[in-house]
Amino acid sequence: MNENEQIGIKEVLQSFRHWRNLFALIWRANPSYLMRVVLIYLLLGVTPIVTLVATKKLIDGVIAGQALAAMGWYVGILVFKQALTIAQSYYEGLFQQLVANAVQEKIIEKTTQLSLADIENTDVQEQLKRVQQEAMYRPYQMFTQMLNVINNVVTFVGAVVLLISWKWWAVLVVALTTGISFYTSLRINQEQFKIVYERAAKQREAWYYTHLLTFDKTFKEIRLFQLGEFFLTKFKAIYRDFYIVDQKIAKKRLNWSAASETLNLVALISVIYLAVREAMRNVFGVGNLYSYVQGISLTQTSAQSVFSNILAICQHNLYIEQLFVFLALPTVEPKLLSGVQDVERIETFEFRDVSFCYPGTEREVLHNVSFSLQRGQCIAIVGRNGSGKTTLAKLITQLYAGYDGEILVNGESVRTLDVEQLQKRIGVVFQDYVHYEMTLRHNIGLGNTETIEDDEKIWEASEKTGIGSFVRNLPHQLDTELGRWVVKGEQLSGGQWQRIAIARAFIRNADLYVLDEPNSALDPIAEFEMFERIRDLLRDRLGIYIAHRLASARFADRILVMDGGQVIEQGTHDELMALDGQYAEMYNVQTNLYEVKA
Ligand SMILES: Nc1ncnc2c1ncn2[C@@H]1O[C@H](COP(=O)(O)OP(=O)(O)OP(=O)(O)O)[C@@H](O)[C@H]1O
Repeated sequence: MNENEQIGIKEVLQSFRHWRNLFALIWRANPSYLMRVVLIYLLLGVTPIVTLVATKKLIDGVIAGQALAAMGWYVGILVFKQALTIAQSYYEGLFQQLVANAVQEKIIEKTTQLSLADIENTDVQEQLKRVQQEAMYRPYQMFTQMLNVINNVVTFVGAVVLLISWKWWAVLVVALTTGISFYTSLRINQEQFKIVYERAAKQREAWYYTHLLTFDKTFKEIRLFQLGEFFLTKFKAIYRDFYIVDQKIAKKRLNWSAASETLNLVALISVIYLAVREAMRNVFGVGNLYSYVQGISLTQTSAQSVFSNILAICQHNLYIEQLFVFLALPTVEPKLLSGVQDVERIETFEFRDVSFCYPGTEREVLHNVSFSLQRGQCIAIVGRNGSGKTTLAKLITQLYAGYDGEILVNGESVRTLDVEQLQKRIGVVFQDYVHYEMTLRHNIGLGNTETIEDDEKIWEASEKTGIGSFVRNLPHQLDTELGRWVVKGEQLSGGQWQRIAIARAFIRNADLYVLDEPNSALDPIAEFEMFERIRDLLRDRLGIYIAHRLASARFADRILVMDGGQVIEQGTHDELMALDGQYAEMYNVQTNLYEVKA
């Protein structure tokens, strides 16, 4: 919805445009429950009119002295209605849960199919946040609102049929006044939709303050800098502003609904007065008087209900729209985007004049980058902050497409290769590696799910990466739960998590390894040991190692120095020192720094 968009009849009708998608989603949750719920709603739609007729018969029966037979009908209908209500609460409770689960699954499934570019896109993040917040209940509510419309139309038609034999224009008067109140509600809702929509950014801001104030990772700094009050004040200000606007709208709604309800009431009382007068003149009996009075009120309440449910559907539509727009985002099917050629084993890897801009941006963060390596070789990439090292790692691991130039594996362009197969041959430790709040077995085993239950392999990976004795000392060894989310989870230090991430990369048994500062959290002894082991592990493989501490780049066969997205120097440590360029400058600064510190 944009700023000038109006919520009119057209938009009301458009609210139904997602009916098919919504129905398909709900149908898949459980077709049998769906049909039961629809049937119950339809039957509940008929019950008011059937009850009305039975009550009329009861009154007529009492007057005619044959109350018992009429009573039988009346009781039968009461029992039927009660049984329907019980069945409704049973099936709706379960079905609602199934639909919420199905929607959640769809959202998660969709998220896993998005590209990294989408996930890093703030618009997509915004959409995701909105659908996650609303997804649990909106689709089912919209569905029941639709059923309520049908249910009330059934009641309305029944009441109209009953009344038409008496006075057709009475029906018209009641329906017309209800229509007027619907229109006024529509105008107010139009304003409210706009407010809700424009609130998204402020709501996100409020959500962020909540996150800062309640998240364990931010707690230390917030407490120490005494920022709690500061953020809380900002949070409160947002909701205070929301409340002021809400209050204005609520007052407006109150005034308009008081006026339209008065109109409705006048129409209702006038028609009822007419019926009472005719009954007093013996135009019809008490039974008929009852059915007409009830019929008029049913016509009005069911028409009101139809309208209010349509309004609610419009409101839900705002969110449902977001859900289906999100679900319709282009899916990254690596197999469809990439080639089909299998990659059995990586022997050589090459970047040839690769340039890259992040999606939605114009600035080249990599410019004509070229390098190559073959099995048994390891290159180190160094450079200042923001020079493009991590971007390079993301391109090497095929997390982005859309670059210029060529990336070649065994001399073949990766565009012709099956990307999923290729990624299986790559092991990676990112700077922001994941702490899986699960058992240690999983934390290592997730590197290769095929052997996740194979303890021997997991022990082997632990030993090879030097964390064997650490694992043996844990209370439940491989079964030790790690992290804060799990009950009695073992708390680890940053360095311990990092060593586990390295073990996870190496259990993969890949050909090409990309290690983005795998030593950032390690103490000097652990770092030294880890390098010995990494060197060993990479002996017959291809290694790309991103380093900030230049001393650790020395073990590489070749060092690439990046600056402003370009490779500005290339060579061994000795060659680069002899060149006396940026590498030599950075190396000297770092060495001097440590010497001064020492
Ligand atoms: N997702 C992104 N979208 C747009 N621009 C990005 C994104 N990620 C990084 N950049 C930009 O790309 C440039 C290179 O960033 P990159 O993270 O590759 O640098 P780096 O050399 O790894 O830095 P550091 O040493 O600080 O880790 C930076 O200017 C950064 O602003």
